[in-house]
Amino acid sequence: MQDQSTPANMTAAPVAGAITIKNLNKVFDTGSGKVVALQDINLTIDEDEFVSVVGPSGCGKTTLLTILAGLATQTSGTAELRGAAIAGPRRDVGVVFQSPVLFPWRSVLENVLLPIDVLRLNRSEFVPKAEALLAMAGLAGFEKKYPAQLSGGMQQRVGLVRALISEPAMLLMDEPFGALDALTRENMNLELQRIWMETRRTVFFITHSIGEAIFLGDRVLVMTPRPGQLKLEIKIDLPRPRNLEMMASPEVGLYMRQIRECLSAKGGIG
Ligand SMILES: Nc1ncnc2c1ncn2[C@@H]1O[C@H](COP(=O)(O)OP(=O)(O)OP(=O)(O)O)[C@@H](O)[C@H]1O
Repeated sequence: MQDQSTPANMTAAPVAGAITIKNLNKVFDTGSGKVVALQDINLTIDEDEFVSVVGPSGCGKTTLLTILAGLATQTSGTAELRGAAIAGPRRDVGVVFQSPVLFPWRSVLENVLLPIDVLRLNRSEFVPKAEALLAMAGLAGFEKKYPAQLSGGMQQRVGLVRALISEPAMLLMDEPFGALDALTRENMNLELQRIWMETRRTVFFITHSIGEAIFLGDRVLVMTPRPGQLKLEIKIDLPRPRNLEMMASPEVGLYMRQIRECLSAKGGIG
């Protein structure tokens, strides 16, 4: 992988909580032949680091996320979380997809408590925490509402709170704001940054928006078209909290250009 920022964390021994991926490959066997989705992925993500991932459509971003989520297995190589091989879905990994997939018949609070019910934990212990998280996400007073009574952005925030309820060490997000309009998306970026700064955890964030990747990430990874490889990483050296005005700065302009050039070298972003 080309490294334009020489971050020390690429060579340092993995710290507790880090994601460590070594020589990872994923090949799908389809009726019409083999599809190499991921090729020789090597990556270390530090504890509490926010890593954004961009790449052309079909380059294997979601495949990598599902492996990290324990929902799929790699063909070869290793993927570890806190030094342990990822062997299946884990309580300490929260996943947020593009659609929040809320149950329409459950209230906001009950949707947030869903993982607690699935894990058969004591619901009453988690109600205050759910309420506090909802308040932090700007949803105080909406606990008893139903998904249909919320805007798209609010529903996505409920999905985020639901992913946070079981206190995951790692949050995996697959284009979580892709279905939102531009203004709501900007607001969600600000919200997510605020929530992340308050709750600090490792985040693996897939997006098709270069600006969103830079705005949120400590680091942006750029993948090649399929077979997906990590082609470039850029450490985003902007102070936090970041604001939307910073997105017009020369530094951001440079990051944008580097990422665009990398993507356009082999077909554009999906
Ligand atoms: N279950 C599967 N069986 C066969 N091929 C698959 C399967 N899942 C994904 N693929 C293929 O693997 C490649 C990577 O897919 P993936 O969904 O990970 O890409 P992506 O980068 O997330 O794309 P997008 O940005 O469009 O969401 C694609 O060519 C896809 O067709």
